Amino acid sequence: MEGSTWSTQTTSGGIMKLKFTKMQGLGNDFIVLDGIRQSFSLSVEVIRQLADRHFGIGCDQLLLVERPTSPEVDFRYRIFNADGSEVEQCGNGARCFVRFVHDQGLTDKHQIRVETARGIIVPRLESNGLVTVDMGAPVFEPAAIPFQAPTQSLTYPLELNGSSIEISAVSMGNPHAVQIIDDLDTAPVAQQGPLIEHHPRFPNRVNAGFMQIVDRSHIRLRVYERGAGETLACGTGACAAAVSGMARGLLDADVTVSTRGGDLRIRWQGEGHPVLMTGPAVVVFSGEIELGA
Ligand SMILES: N[C@H](CCC[C@H](N)C(=O)O)C(=O)O
Repeated sequence: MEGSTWSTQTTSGGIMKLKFTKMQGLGNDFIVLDGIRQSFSLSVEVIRQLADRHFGIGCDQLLLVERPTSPEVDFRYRIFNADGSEVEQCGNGARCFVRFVHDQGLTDKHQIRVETARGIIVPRLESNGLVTVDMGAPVFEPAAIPFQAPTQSLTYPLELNGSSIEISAVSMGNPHAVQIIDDLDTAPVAQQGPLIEHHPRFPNRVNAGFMQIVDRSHIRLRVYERGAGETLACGTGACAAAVSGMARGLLDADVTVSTRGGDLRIRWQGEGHPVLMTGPAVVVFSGEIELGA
């Protein structure tokens, strides 16, 4: 694992003990690990074992809390999908991150600056118990997503199994391909999701969003996530879907995104402005797990 190297904290029998907190944001669920006050070694295999819903704790993503690498930020935030892949951003996880570090006494701030693989985000605990995150500005430049396209466009044809679908491509730090669907309940998420995730025009793979526009301030969304499959909610996916609809003139600047796990509020003032995402962050339970070293 590049970046932090942790000494392995094992008992005499080579067993690694790991304290964790299980959290969820609209049913998108996480194992949160304090990498500041405990030291441990992680590998792709260990992450997959922890994420396994039968042999491990179970999660869509594993979130790591680390010391910041510069004085301008409060924490470093690393994210791993259930398949063990490290990724750039996780929106539902960002809300859980700030709840965790505050509840654990790692900070007494209600608003923190958090460094991720793709820039700084700013989560804030609201007085109403929800969390708002400044997710930074979306990126539509194909090369930065990355997405192979001759020029930048609001939409692109994407060849899929002999037919063609229309997508928007946008990065929230992580890559998203969003298509508009007439009826989300019959959307071919299971069939198309894996094909889009592994499409060769997305060299780093991609999260596949399926968006139904209810009206100019309300969409319904399902996301087949890169490295995790369909989740009950995807925070960066909600940001990506909303801003792609706003950029196309189909949505207003303040949108409710209804996911299978519940609602998010997404606000965006347009090009160059950050996306604001508001939603819940819930602790499910805490525990300790013993892993063979
Ligand atoms: N599967 C995503 C990471 C988690 C994003 C999602 N859980 C969120 O809330 O944004 C990816 O590979 O880019």
